[in-house]
Amino acid sequence: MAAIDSELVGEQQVVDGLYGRLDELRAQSRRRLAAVRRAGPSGSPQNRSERDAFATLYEDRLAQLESVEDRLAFGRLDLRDGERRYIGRIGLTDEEQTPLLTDWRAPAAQAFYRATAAHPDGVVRRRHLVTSGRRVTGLEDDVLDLEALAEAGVDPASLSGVSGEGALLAALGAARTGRMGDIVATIQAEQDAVIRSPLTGALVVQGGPGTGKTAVALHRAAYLLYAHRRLLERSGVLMVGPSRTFLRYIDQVLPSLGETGVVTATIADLYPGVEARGTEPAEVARLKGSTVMARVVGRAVRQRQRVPQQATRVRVDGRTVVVRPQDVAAAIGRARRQNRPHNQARVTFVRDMLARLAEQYVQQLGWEVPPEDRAEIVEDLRSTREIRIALNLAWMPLTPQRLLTDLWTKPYRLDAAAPELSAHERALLARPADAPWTPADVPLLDEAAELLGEDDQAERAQARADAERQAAEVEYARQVLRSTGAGDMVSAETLAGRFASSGPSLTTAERAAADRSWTYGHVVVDEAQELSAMAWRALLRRVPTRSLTIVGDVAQTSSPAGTHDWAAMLDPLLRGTWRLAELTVNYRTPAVVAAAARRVALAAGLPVSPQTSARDVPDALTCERVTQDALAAAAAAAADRRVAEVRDAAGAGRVAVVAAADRTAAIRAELAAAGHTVPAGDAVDLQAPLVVLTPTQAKGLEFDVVVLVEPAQVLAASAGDLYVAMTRPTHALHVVHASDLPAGFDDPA
Ligand SMILES: Nc1ncnc2c1ncn2[C@@H]1O[C@H](COP(=O)(O)OP(=O)(O)OP(=O)(O)O)[C@@H](O)[C@H]1O
Repeated sequence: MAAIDSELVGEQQVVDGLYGRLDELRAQSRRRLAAVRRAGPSGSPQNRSERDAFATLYEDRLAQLESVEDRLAFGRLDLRDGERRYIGRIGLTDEEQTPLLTDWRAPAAQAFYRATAAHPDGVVRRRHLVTSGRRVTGLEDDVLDLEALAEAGVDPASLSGVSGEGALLAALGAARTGRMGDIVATIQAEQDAVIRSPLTGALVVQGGPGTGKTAVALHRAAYLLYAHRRLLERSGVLMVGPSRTFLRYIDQVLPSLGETGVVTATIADLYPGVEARGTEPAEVARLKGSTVMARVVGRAVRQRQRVPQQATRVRVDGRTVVVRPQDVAAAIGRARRQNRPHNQARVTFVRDMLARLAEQYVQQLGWEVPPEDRAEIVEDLRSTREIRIALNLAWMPLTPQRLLTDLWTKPYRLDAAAPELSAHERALLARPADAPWTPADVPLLDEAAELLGEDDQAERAQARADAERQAAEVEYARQVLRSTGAGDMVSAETLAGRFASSGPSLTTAERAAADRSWTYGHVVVDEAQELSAMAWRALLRRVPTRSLTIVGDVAQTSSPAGTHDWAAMLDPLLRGTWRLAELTVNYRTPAVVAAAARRVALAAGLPVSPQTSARDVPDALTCERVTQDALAAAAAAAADRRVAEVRDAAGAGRVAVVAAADRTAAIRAELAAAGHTVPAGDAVDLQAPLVVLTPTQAKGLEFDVVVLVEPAQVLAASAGDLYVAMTRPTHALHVVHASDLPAGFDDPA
């Protein structure tokens, strides 16, 4: 006992030292920031932008140092050669650059997650430090090499616990707060292998509910940013999630790992400037998500390049020029052979046609026309209204929005563009001109944007000028870094990026999010089973290197355009270049609930992944049968009781009622009558102790207790939805039902 106490005291001293160093670094950044700010707004524009850049740099560094307060250090490795290595959220060194704390992502920390007694990897003992605030409250040791430990003269009485299980179980059993937390102190070996998998290529991570796919995806993003900082800081990392609510749920994880530069988005947000807030029936979304739409959009574009049936005669300055079908056909042919997007190829088409018309005009003059006069004639023809109309009819400049609106609102256009769809399917796609865009429209807009392109001549000239200026600025930033010694904090390119913007300085993330054609260095997709084939096409355009982390569970698919089979979806897109990893341990759901969910999913024919549960909780599954009329009231009453049960003194503890969409209003009304404030609409407040959700809204989230209403009805809409709903709780699933429970619910044993 005494030995353990003295170990605790020893660790407390180390931890105090680490926090002391952290405080020093914070104070240093604050002083530098204050000094830069004191310099005031005077000076040349160059001086000003340099000051702004440094201010942003110190602000970022300070924010990073502030964000790692909680569990700064959480582990220690005792190595065979006698070295003791502390593992933490970030790396720290003292003033002489001697390492004090090793970043969890560094190669030197890997053994903390991977070493086992069978493969100790030079580790004699692994120690988990349990902390509360800055106080060390507990220790747990894994002895990996008993002999070496004895040789090193370690007193066995100083060993506490037998493995790291306590830290993991404490993390798993903690009340939920409505925000996802990091798992950096307890990453398990199979998860670590995924997190540190190489950057290149597409990695698909399949795993049942609660196996840590989201956690692993986020930690992998942080790891890749650490291991490939120079590359990824400039090109950016995109994280795609299923809903804005989900993105809010995870938005504190990366900052707590010291990373703020990741762009997060849903597929519906991918097209800058379009807010896809409309809804539509599942079968319409399914149709819009299928690959046939790529052909339809492609054809729709080509059909806006059209040879007129008749010639158009136009009078210009007393002469007549004729827009002849055969000339248009020839000009279209030449422009198409360039294989450029529609709006860019149109420039060629128009130039060609104007040259032909100018030739007709010159012929009628009957004298030699010098080249500069010919150019003037071309400009005259270009600005003649009838000619503009005739050329537009043959080759219309188009925006993606215009093209798609025409397809959805003009049946003759859709009929022509989509002969492979049935009349019923084409009717499904029709909508009024003022209907809002839906999430399934976004990949189609993106497809159209790709085929249409922009008339980008001015933009390209600007880009050339920008590139030259950027090169000069990077050189300047290098000089600045050399003279200030800040090179360990930032690369010259990043600093130059900050110097360059004269307005409010934009980070890579902000620039990337605003630019449709931005290509990212890496893309992480969560709940990837929900993406349609068209959504994948849009996403892959943003990552030409195909460096992707794709996580999901093909048994949890609820989108009708999503997939139940990775190979079927990804082979055509990634041509067999993707690799698969599986996660097999469920860290969320109590074993008895997980087993029931699994039986129901199997009975419904879902491709369920095998998994074991990390823990069980007594009385985790309750089923309550009531009459149809009493469903809403019974669900509300159960939720009311459960909220009181799970709420802890610190305000943690979350309950969700999950029910089909047509029931949520009645349940909310019952809860309101019982005095709960339950916001309606799509804006789910994850901070609230009690929320009412549809299964789709619950996707990816977790709660202490889930009250599931009428599972048979949820199943009838989608088996994947029921599987999702049943696997959200960390403590208990309380089922309220009037109809019979779906097959597999009751344990046959
Ligand atoms: N190694 C770990 N240590 C502590 N907690 C963990 C660990 N792995 C996973 N968890 C916890 O388990 C829960 C489930 O993780 P996560 O949400 O990432 O699972 P998932 O596979 O994405 O689930 P789903 O498919 O159901 O959305 C989270 O609370 C997460 O923090």
